[in-house]
Amino acid sequence: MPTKPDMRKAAPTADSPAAAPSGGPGGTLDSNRGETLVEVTGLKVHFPLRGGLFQRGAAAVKAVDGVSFTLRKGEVLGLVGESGSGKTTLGRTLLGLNRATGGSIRYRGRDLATLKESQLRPMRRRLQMIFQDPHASLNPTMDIATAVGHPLLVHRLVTDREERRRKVAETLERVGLSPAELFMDKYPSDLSGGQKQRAVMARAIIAGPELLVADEPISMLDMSVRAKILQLFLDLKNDLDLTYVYVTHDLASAKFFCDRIAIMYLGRIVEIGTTAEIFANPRHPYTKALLGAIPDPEKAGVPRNLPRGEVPDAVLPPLGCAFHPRCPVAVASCGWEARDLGALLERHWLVAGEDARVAESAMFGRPEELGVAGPRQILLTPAKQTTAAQVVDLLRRVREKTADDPFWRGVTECEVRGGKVYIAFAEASDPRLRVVAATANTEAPVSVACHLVE
Ligand SMILES: Nc1ncnc2c1ncn2[C@@H]1O[C@H](COP(=O)(O)OP(=O)(O)OP(=O)(O)O)[C@@H](O)[C@H]1O
Repeated sequence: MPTKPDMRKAAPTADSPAAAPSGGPGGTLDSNRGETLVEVTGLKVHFPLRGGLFQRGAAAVKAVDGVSFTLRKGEVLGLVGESGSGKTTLGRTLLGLNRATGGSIRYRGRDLATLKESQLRPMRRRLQMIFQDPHASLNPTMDIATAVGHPLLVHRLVTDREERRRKVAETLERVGLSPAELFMDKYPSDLSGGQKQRAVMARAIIAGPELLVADEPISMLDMSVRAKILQLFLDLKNDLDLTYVYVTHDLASAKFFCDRIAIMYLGRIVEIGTTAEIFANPRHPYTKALLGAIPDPEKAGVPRNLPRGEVPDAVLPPLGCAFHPRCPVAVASCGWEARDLGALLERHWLVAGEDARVAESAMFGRPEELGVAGPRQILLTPAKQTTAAQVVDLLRRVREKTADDPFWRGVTECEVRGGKVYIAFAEASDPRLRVVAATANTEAPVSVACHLVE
């Protein structure tokens, strides 16, 4: 986000008498206090893995894994997180574009998670999605008037071509493609990226939606038009009484656009609260890491505070808190397990060098034992020419060199037992999202899933 969007509020119009006073940047959080549009409870979306090179039985990608939140009418809720955190899948599932594996999505008294496609179809007019790539969203062989007017035909909202063209023209004007006559007969390839996204927005609003999920809607646009498109979204929200879910990995744009932000990690919400609270007082270590990684144009070249490592595999998420392997402040109960020891040794060998890696890794008779997930006690097999005491001694030396690594907080025992290396880990628990008591905004309290936040 190069510039802060102009946050002028659109004037109230005949069809939106309640254009609202300021709440967050979206401007409506306070004005719609208590009015719930969507209630999501325990939502899961798992994609089964079938066959392939590595047979994994009944394994599944846990793209969304037990998510609960309330979406208030008129608000902009941001879903923020790194790639693979489940933002897109959650956004799509809210609109019935992905099927839920479990949980519920209450919208206007119905559970979208259980409706059949035929029951969802008439509701789609009210539930729209804006995708990242406006070019791919528009059929290159369809002129703009036909593309934008298509939902009117699908939902039988007009009786003749003239009425359709008139509505399309009105809508194009509304999204800033003005004069509309200049754009009606053009094709997507005639339009700039920003104009294409305006046309996509026109198609999304023409049938009178209530909820829009916008998935990275500005990330493929030129920097110069991003703020203008977000401002258009806000103006339309106020004019048409819309509610948005904004999917992004870009906290800077979320800061300007969203009333509330949900920080997602590996299929779960780890923190949710008003945009002001999330930025002023981030509580979850992952939120802090993401905020620390926002590029500062004034400090080019200064290394960003990114969490170490990558987002783990959503097929077999880490035990306990899924963020613990990357967390700089993790504690004993965060879920340490054998594969964390494997990762620690890899980090140690990166520093110690190739000779140390070759010599020390050869001391483990079954390296696969360092990749195991789950058990609280493990037995490691020493290699043939190595004794268990030598491996324990190696681990003691590694521990001295990596004493600050949170991993060691989770190791309660490391000793020789029956010719093997016995390691016990602290009891693990999975931190659940819970309300943090002391926040200024009692209407939209902050909730955090972290053992360190009581
Ligand atoms: N149709 C699918 N089949 C199998 N796995 C999927 C499918 N869609 C998404 N996934 C997986 O689900 C997880 C979450 O993906 P998702 O796209 O929702 O994350 P995201 O946070 O939106 O990431 P990005 O920012 O890269 O879009 C990923 O591991 C992804 O590979």
